Amino acid sequence: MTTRLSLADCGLSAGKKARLHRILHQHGLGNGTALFLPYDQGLEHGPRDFFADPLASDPRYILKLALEGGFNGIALQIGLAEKFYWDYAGEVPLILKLNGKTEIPADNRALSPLHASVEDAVRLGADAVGYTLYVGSPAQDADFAQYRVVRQEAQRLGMPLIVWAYPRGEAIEHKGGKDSFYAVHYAARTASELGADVVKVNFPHPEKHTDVPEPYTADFSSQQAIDAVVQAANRTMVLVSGGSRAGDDVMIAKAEQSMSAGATGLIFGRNVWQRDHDESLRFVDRLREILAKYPAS
Ligand SMILES: O=C(CO)COP(=O)(O)O
Repeated sequence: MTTRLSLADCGLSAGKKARLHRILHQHGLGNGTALFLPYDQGLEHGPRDFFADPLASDPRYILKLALEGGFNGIALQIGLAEKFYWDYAGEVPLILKLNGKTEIPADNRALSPLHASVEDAVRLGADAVGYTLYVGSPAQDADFAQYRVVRQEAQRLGMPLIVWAYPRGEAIEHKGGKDSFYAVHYAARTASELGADVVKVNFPHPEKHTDVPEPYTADFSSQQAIDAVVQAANRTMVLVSGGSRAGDDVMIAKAEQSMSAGATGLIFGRNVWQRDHDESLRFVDRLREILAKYPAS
């Protein structure tokens, strides 16, 4: 088992450290791990994600769920944060997503435009900001340039920066796809190279290795792949994303392997709220049991 990064390991400014301390040690289990509830799917995929449980289309329901489930934070886009966060301000930490896009255009030039600022995050009382970086997209140059401004502003204002590091684009499709070990490993390293404080990755799939560069063609287990992804992020904390709804046993195994690899936490959305309220909380309890086994110092 790998040791988890503690805040002292991450080279953070005082402001960033104070805010991450609030998230990791004053909310959730308070043991330095994190369970986040992401709620930007209404923009990224559209309202189709709420057919499974129509209650989940109401941001008030999701904020209440975040509080009841003892989450370390909730990720919201600016519109919902402005209108709904007020009732929960201070009770559930806010991660303000600064960019985002709909799924409607073909994503062969994926770039997620900015529509909120780090100053908006400060005004709303957020404890972190989120930025989606499309690693490998043909629009990567413009993305990196846009990201640089966010990183500098986050640095200036002492705001932790969480990078949603998503491999995208045709070149990635020809290298095992967006959740191949090659792509996820590279994305984690890219976020770390570009100064993310925390990186959110998809769980890597080593079995997807068609056309990937040489070392990735070998047989790796999923545990070896997630171990390598966490190591690639070095002093950047890692969060592992949930993805579309899957069976509970698959999700629990993913959570266990991620935490055992040294990830700081989990950011699971649809697998939490695409089901009935009590069932959601029961599933969250199982995730919390896993996090409890892997405290950070
Ligand atoms: O972080 C996420 C979306 O922003 C992950 O959400 P899902 O768990 O629904 O894939």
